Amino acid sequence: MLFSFFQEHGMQTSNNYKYRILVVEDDIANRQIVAEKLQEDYQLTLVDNKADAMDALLKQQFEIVLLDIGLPDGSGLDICREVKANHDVYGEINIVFMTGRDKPADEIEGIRLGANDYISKPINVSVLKARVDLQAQLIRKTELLANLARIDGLTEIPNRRAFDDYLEKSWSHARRISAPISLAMLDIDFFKQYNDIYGHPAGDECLKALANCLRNNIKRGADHIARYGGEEFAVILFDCDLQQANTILNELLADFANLCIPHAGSSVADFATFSCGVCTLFPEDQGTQALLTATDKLLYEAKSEGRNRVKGEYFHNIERQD
Ligand SMILES: Nc1nc2c(ncn2[C@@H]2O[C@H](COP(=O)(O)OP(=O)(O)OP(=O)(O)O)[C@@H](O)[C@H]2O)c(=O)[nH]1
Repeated sequence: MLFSFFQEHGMQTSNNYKYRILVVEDDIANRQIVAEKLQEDYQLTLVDNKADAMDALLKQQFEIVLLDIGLPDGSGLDICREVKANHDVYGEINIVFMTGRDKPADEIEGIRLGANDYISKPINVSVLKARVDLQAQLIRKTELLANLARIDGLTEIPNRRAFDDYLEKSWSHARRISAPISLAMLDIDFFKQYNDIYGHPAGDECLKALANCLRNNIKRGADHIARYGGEEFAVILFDCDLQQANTILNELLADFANLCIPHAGSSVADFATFSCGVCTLFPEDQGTQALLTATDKLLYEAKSEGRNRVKGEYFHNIERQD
């Protein structure tokens, strides 16, 4: 289940994914034997100097760099220093030095700069392959843990931590291309009474049912769903105006109602329902917090106006009312 979720969201947890390796080596014979040994299991980019290596690192994403130290136009140590000091630019990259400098002091310097491994020349390609495979395994495990930290354990949809990240990224993207985003907050109605009547495990099942509805209804790659906390869920609809958002969320409301989950403690229906606030805006200088506050206000209004409904508004209209 979780693996299919990761795949749906483009996360690289699959064992079939071939990691991208940048090989920086000026000796043509070494480059060739490394390429021959690794090309079946990895996506390789080969360069023979520092300038091309820096260019490739800026333009493409790599998971591993195999790095010679003595390059015609500079030192591999400088490349390592630059990459490790600027994760935001280059991403998380595992660096393996493969070099003729085999004195302990050289190795210590490489490791201190943040290198993940250090292989001395002459290269034994089988040892090199085993060590690169080990790096790949470590990266896979780290990715799996990072992905798990972003998933809600009960519903197996993204959690609040993932949501905060999605919202910032969606906001910046929408701002760049002048597109609207709609943020929705959903909250199950009279959920305290539901737990009191049917018990906490049944409450958990009800939360899972709503999460499934969200998974089935919100499928566009640029949209995001999350369990925001407790019985509250959030949806980010990217490049989506208020009318479209209202349509999508009312369909979701109907789909959840169609599950007919009995709710004797609700005074608005015989079955479980939710209330939803949705706010649409073209991101400018307002900031994501203002959008969250406005959406929360709409959710509160949906509750106070009778629950089991979607209450939507453009952000600028809410600002005017305040
Ligand atoms: N079963 C279960 N219940 C939870 C979970 N997280 C939060 N809750 C419950 O959700 C309920 C939320 O209750 P309230 O905030 O009073 O809201 P409500 O009863 O839904 O009332 P309205 O929102 O006004 O319709 C609380 O009783 C929490 O215990 C969970 O993971 N599982």
